[in-house]
Amino acid sequence: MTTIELRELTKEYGRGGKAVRALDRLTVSIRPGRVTGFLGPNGAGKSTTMRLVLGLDRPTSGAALLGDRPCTAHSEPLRHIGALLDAGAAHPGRTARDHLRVLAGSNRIPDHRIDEVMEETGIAPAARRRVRTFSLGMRQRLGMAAALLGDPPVLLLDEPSNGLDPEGMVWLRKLVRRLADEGRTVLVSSHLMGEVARIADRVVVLGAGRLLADAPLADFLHEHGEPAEPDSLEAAYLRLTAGAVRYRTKKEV
Ligand SMILES: Nc1ncnc2c1ncn2[C@@H]1O[C@H](COP(=O)(O)OP(=O)(O)OP(=O)(O)O)[C@@H](O)[C@H]1O
Repeated sequence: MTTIELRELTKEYGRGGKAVRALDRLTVSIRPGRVTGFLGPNGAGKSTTMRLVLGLDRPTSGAALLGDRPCTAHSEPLRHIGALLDAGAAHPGRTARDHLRVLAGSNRIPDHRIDEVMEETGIAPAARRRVRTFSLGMRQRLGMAAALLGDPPVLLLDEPSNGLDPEGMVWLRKLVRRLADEGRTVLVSSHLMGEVARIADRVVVLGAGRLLADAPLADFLHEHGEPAEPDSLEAAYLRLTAGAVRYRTKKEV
């Protein structure tokens, strides 16, 4: 199975005085066989990290590797990494099945996988409907289906519970657990601390592009938790990130 290796990963957007350093020498390994919760305030750099791992963007310096190679070195990337980044990513005029068929075709994934992932994500009854008619939760499920299509050893899930109903949340928790138990590397970004506390074995926390913590969940709670709320991931997280929040109202300060 495959480890995600981030080495001194740095990303700047823009140039000169207006450059934004979204990631600042981020070094961390995300290992197989566990669910890693990827946390950080708005603008901390979580999505940027995922985009760099996927090769959708180039780092300013440093490296993001799958095992020992960048994602872009793989000719059929969906067999190596699956990602749920943006629920709006599917073409609205395509049917769900056609969306998956196009992805499968370009990665030499056999057609039977299309039916399997539609069953697994619960969207089989909507296979022939156009994506534009999908609710947000259905789009999320379709995004998960696309991520699972190539049976990849690595999964990057950006806010996967967005729009899911309570039944969907339970389904997602079980799915994420199973994927990790099968030995896959599962990185899940979320602002829902209650959900992360339920599914994550480990947490990686970013603040303003820098690594603030990388620890098993229990150790993180032990080290950063509030004495009055020792089991609260939210309390521990807020305490750790208080100095790294870039966007807040004056009243929140
Ligand atoms: N294409 C871009 N051009 C310019 N700046 C960008 C671009 N993408 C991201 N940024 C900036 O990089 C920083 C990190 O953004 P990123 O989206 O990675 O954060 P995030 O942790 O995913 O935030 P959120 O929790 O709000 O999704 C932010 O300051 C953001 O404004």
